[in-house]
This record gives sequence, structure tokens and C-alpha cells, in this order.
Amino acid sequence: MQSELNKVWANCLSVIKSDLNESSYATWFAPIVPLRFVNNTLTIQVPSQFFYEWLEDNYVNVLRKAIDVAIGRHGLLEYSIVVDKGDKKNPPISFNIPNQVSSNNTFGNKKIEVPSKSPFQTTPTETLELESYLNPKYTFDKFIEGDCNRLGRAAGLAVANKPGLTSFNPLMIYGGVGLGKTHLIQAIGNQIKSDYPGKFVLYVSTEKFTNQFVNAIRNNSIESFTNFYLQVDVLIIDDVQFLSGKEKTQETFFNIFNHLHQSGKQIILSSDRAPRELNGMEDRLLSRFKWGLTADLQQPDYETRIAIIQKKLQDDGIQIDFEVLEYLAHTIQTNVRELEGVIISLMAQASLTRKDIDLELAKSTLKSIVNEQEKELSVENILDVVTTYFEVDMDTLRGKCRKKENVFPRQVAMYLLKELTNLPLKSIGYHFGGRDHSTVIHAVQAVSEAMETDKSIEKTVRKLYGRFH
Ligand SMILES: Nc1ncnc2c1ncn2[C@@H]1O[C@H](COP(=O)(O)OP(=O)(O)OP(=O)(O)O)[C@@H](O)[C@H]1O
Repeated sequence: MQSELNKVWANCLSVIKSDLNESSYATWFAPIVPLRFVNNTLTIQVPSQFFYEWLEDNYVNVLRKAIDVAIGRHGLLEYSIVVDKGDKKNPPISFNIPNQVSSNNTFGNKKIEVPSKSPFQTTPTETLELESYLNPKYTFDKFIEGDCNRLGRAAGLAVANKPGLTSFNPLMIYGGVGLGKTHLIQAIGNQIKSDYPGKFVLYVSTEKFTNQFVNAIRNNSIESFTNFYLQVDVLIIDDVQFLSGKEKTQETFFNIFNHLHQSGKQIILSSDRAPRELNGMEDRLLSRFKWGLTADLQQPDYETRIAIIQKKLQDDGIQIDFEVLEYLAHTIQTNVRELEGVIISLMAQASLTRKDIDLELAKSTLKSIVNEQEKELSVENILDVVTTYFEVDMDTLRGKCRKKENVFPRQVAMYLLKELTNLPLKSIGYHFGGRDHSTVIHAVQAVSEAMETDKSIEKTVRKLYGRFH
């Protein structure tokens, strides 16, 4: 019945509207035509195969909720896709939809069951915003600034303030695992979304972009795919290293890139390595990557690690003594994700055991993690760490050369042996070409004094010490 159909669809739309922003609603739901409502099944007409896939990929939860409210938990949704010439030649597509019960291709319709409970249900803090795939937890105020990320963060803020209008287009952020690339590029997207609600900001991983492209080839819907991307105002693509070796995807991305760039749209990219190290990438694409600004994220230094831990604990309303903070920052030096993981286990331990987070709890919680990272305490390993850090060879470290660049690493090595082992001074001297104990005492004093007067030396020595303790 026509009036019932309209009522059901109007109810769906009001649920959908309340969940989405205006531009997503206008792009994806305004063009839908309700066709019929029979036996608890609502049939909607969508303009293309790509449109249908995009709805299923991005809005399935919203649709499910709308059907629940408008029809009830037994409601079904059926799509009727406007078939163009090319689509007719295609074999039926295979779906990647959980809970799909049937696909009826006789009339070009696709039928899925919409269960009352979302299989993707997440906790509120993890809810992704469906329309742009931005995670709202990634913001600038949660991104701690340090020497390791100063340029990237500043460039990110500049881009967020004036998307498409700075010379940082594209902005490419690169760096190793867990150093904050995704956080930073999403923070830019989140800020733009909040300051410029009219702009269509899209975050997409390279993997997802590639999958969509492959599907579009299979379904002969490349044009819809490309057209969709050309509507984006701010395109954020994560992990572009995964484009390596994918020539066709690169070609399409190249065209989208050029078009967006020429239209003054902002492009933001992340990669796990610098553009010059991206193998398997077309030169013309690589040269585009370098058009704007390339900024790297490095491992956070000691002070930044302290600030990150403080912020994470503070966000959870937890206070800890500075000595615990120092211990954590010394112990976990690899990347921020690991640091976060440790803080979470620590908080879990504290709440389980109903204890405050003190040094004892920190040490016992971190025991397994620390043991994995610690090098075995031996003279060889200590000297090895020193030679690697200062880039001197073992013979020079143990030898007699009096050049300043060799004397200091040697003194640090002696200092570490004294602090970390129970070796008598004479034995320590023995490892350095048979020097006597007074040379070792002198080295230990020299390093201690240098640590007191020079913060960077203190940091270096503590860092090397931290490899064993
Ligand atoms: N400067 C920072 N301040 C606060 N949190 C940070 C910072 N850098 C990274 N993090 C946090 O560390 C975790 C890992 O960061 P993220 O996922 O952005 O790293 P990534 O570089 O994208 O890693 P991958 O290469 O594995 O994709 C996230 O939870 C992020 O919020």
C-alpha cells in the first residue's frame, strides 16, 4: 500500500537523519526511492551498483537501526539497483555482508536480512563515525607534542585551519609502527569536520581504497567509484605504502589525486616510510607525494614519553608518583602504542588488586614485558650496546685511542659496567686493554659529572642503562 510504504520510509529516514550529518544524508539517502513494502520487506531503489556497495559498506548499521524502528526486528531490506548496460554483462556479485540470507538476482534485487542487533556493536568510546570513518578519539588535544613530531603536528594544524589553502598539499606524514600517524591524520580530519561542517572529509585506508577499486572493476562501476572520490573535499589516505606494486590502483589514484589537487581540495597521506624509500610506486605518483610537505614522526624522547603517560593517566583521572612515571618512561622506549598497552595493563592490575599504582606494582606488572626487552646482562652485551649507540667499533672502544669521540663512549662503557655489574674495578679495566682501576674511577667520575651538567648526556646514559634494567 502506497501510504504505508511512504510512512515506513519516512520513519526510516528520520532515524537515518538523526544519525548522520547533512551532507552524508544528502549524498547517500536523498537519492534513494522507496519502491514497495510487502510482507515486512521494504524495497528501495538505488542509482548504481557502487552506491549499493557503499551503503552496505558504510551505513549498514544505520539502515539496520532504521529498519528495526520502522518495521520491527523481522523487517527485511531489499535493494533494487538501477541497471546500466555494463552491469547486465556482469555475473551476480558476491556479497561480503554478515547475516545475509539470500540474494535474489532475478529482478536485479539484492536481499539481505537486517538483524535487530548489530554484529559490529562496539563500546561507545570506540564508535566510529560512519560517514567519514574518522575516529573521534583522535584529536589534536590528545596528541602530545614533542621534538619527535613537532613539524608534522604543526603542519597538520596549519592544514586543519585552512584545508586546501596552504602549500602543504598533499601533506604526507611518515614514520615507523605505532608512532602516531593514524592519530595525527585523523586529528586533522576531525578538526576540519568540526570547523567546516559543510566539507566532506573522508578517511580511508589504502587497503580499503584498493578493495573498493577491485570491486568496482569487477562490477564495471569504475565511473561511480571515481565520481564518488571526486566529491570529497578532504581526502585522507592511510598507509599509502600498500599501493606499491598495484599499478591499476595507482593509476586511478593518480587521476583522483590530480583532479582533487587541481580543484583545491586537501589531500593527506600517511606512509610507514619516506617517499624516496617507497619501492614499486610510479615515479609520477611519487613526485606528486613530494609536491606539498613531507614530515616524519620519530620515536618519542624521554620527556615526550613522560608527557604522554601523564596525559593518558590524567584522562582517566589517575595520579601516580613521579618515580613511577620515570620508571615507565625509561622502561618502554619503543613506540607509543606499546606505552599505551603498558599503561592499560597497569591500570587493569591496579583496579583488580585494588592497589594504587606504585613502583612495586609497576615493576611487577611490567616484569614480563621488561624481560622481553631487556638485553641479557653481560660485559659483551653492554659493550655491544655502547658501540652500536656511538657508532664506534669494538676494537676502538677497547683500545688506546685518545680521540675525544672515542674516549667518551669508552668512559660510558666503563660507567655502565660499574653501575650494572658487580665486577671489581680491576676487571673492568681489564676489558679495556688492561687499564688500571684508577682509570676506571676517573671514567666513572667524568661520566657522573657530565650527566649532572649536561641533560642530553644524562638522557643518553640513562637510555643505555635502561636497556639492561
Ligand atoms: N604524540 C602522541 N600523543 C598521544 N598519543 C599518541 C601519540 N602518538 C601516538 N599515540 C597513540 O599511540 C597509538 C598508536 O598510534 P597510531 O595508531 O596513530 O600509530 P601509527 O603510526 O598509525 O601506527 P601503524 O604504523 O601501526 O599504523 C594510538 O593509540 C595513538 O593515540
